Amino acid sequence: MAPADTPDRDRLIVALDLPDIRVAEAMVDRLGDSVGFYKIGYQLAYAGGLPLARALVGAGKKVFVDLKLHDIGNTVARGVESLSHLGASFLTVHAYPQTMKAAVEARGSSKVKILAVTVLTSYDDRDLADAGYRFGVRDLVEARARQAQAIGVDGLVCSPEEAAHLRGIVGPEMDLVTPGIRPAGAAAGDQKRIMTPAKAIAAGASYLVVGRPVLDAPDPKAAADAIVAEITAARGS
Ligand SMILES: O=c1ccn([C@@H]2O[C@H](COP(=O)(O)O)[C@@H](O)[C@H]2O)c(=O)[nH]1
Repeated sequence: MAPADTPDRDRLIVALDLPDIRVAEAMVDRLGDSVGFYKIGYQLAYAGGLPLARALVGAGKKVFVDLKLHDIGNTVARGVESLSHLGASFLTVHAYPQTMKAAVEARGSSKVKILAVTVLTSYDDRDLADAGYRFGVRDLVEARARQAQAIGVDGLVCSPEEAAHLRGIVGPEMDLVTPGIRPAGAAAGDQKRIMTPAKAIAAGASYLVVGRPVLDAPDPKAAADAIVAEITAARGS
């Protein structure tokens, strides 16, 4: 669970889905004190962006390494060991039992929290059927959340649409980290299970992950400030 004294600013995680470190650093400079938590995913990590994780941690920011690991257990474990030296707060794996067990064991005493990605927020029931699953989104998210909790995973990545239901299942301890956040009027893009920041927090999300609605805004700092203001209003703080 996010500590109760987590500043609202640190409940917004801005996805640095940008082409290289230079562009990402410029965005971090532009966002300044408005943002305290950043996510590094495929685009930046595969463009040599992982060292930026250390730099951001050194500068007092929190970092979420979103590499969604999924491989044989030994490879996942070795990957988690390597990534745990970055100083990140969160690291993702896909919510498959072998993968989650390997990651939790390999994390050891490092401070990085392992988050299990339940069902990608760009998927709906039809996408799951196309991929060969016999469960719809709600049932698969629930089954994976139960498995993740039993294995000792620290938190879940889910859509805010599932947050209230999952809170009732996993209780208050696990972090619920929700992408699929769209301020009112923002384009959904490829996201299928979306909610506004205020509704996501009211539903029980611990952290909101936002990429394009901030990165593509004419004024990214103002967009981030508006999301944090929604978080504050929804939390009544
Ligand atoms: O289920 C998931 C898991 C991860 N993501 C990541 O979050 C951001 C969302 O970006 P937007 O531009 O706000 O859509 C992105 O980095 C995804 O890789 C997700 O969307 N859904």
